[in-house]
Amino acid sequence: MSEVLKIDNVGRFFGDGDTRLDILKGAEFSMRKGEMVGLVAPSGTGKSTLLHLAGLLERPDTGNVYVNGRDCGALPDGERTTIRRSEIGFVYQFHHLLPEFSAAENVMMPQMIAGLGRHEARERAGQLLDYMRVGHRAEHRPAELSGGEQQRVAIARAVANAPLILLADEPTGNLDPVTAHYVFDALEALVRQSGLAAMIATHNHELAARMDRRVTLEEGRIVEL
Ligand SMILES: Nc1ncnc2c1ncn2[C@@H]1O[C@H](COP(=O)(O)OP(=O)(O)OP(=O)(O)O)[C@@H](O)[C@H]1O
Repeated sequence: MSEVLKIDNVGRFFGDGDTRLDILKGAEFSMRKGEMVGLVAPSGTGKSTLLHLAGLLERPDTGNVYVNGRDCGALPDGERTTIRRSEIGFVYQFHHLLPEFSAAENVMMPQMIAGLGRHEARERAGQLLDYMRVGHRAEHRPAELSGGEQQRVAIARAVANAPLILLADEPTGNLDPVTAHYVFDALEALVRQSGLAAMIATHNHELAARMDRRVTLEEGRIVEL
């Protein structure tokens, strides 16, 4: 299995002087294709910060982030954006779907931005929505969907461009326990079937137990549980 994400001696701090907060200090982590890793750590320890660094949304203050073997630290913003769009999918606690577009259009959008034609994008959107068992809602707008359905559409959108890495920040945090399990089942099946590598921040220990590995954050370091 090949390494798709590597966090190498990464440091990230906010503020300076007396108010400086060292959120990550010499953090080390790597993830291989097909791996599902649970990120379980108390609030405020840096889970979102780590996901933003891994997803090339922020740059570390020290150290390097490698995506599929490529050192992304030295790259200009434009190249980082290209890698992010093609190799990385994000799912957030709140779905962030575009309200004025249908579920299908939300899943088509990233594909069309990547250059795919409307017809192909619609076909893949249909397949992904079917796979997430929300195909019957393809023409509905987000506001017409339940929370669990919205989150399944958001997951379909995150993987629309067949990324290597899926980063999820509390993807089921906003759902009741039964719906959370249902959404997680679909997410897990998708990860297993596609060979994606997924890092999923969650406070739900039961869901974390179903992943291949669990890590936490301790004093700015990433520690295996
Ligand atoms: N841009 C910023 N400027 C200053 N401080 C920040 C910034 N971003 C994050 N922090 C601080 O860094 C710490 C880690 O934040 P982060 O959002 O990564 O935590 P988290 O583990 O995801 O928390 P939660 O589970 O509550 O979402 C917090 O103390 C936060 O206030």
